[in-house]
Amino acid sequence: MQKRIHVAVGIVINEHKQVLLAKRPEHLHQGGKWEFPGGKVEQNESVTDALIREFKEEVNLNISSTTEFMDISHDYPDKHVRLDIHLITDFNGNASGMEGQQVKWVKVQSLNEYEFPEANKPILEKLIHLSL
Ligand SMILES: Nc1nc2c([nH]c(=O)n2[C@H]2C[C@H](O)[C@@H](COP(=O)(O)OP(=O)(O)OP(=O)(O)O)O2)c(=O)[nH]1
Ligand SMILES: [Mg+2]
Repeated sequence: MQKRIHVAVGIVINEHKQVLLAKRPEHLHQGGKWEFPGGKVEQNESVTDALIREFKEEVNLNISSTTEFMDISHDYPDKHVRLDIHLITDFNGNASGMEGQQVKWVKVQSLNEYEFPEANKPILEKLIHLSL
């Protein structure tokens, strides 16, 4: 049995009710798809700590607090993940792809125009029904 990878996923929402997406580099697992920024939670790190670290590293945003939104376990053929999804409404800085990846602010109601990893389906449904 494969070990489940604990991933912190951040949905940051700006004052225009847009959320930040980043494009996963082609060579990575689920490459070429759009994602919410985030990454693996390290040992002795909280999900919030992981998001603070990953948001700075990946998209150059400073965040300080998060709130729980959803918890999804999903088995890809090649990887088992647990997505610990948090919302972020307090942030500063201008989002930019620090690893050369495309980043984009997208209206919640337009999220269905983007291709996400399979595990993200319930996230999109919940966001769309919140009608932010
Ligand atoms: N960040 C993020 N990961 C997602 C989403 N949906 C989804 O299935 N995943 C999966 C893809 C990957 O298997 C895993 C995230 O791992 P990752 O490789 O990006 O982790 P990381 O940023 O810590 O990267 P690294 O240190 O391994 O380079 O979670 C999502 O919306 N955002
Ligand atoms: Mg990542």
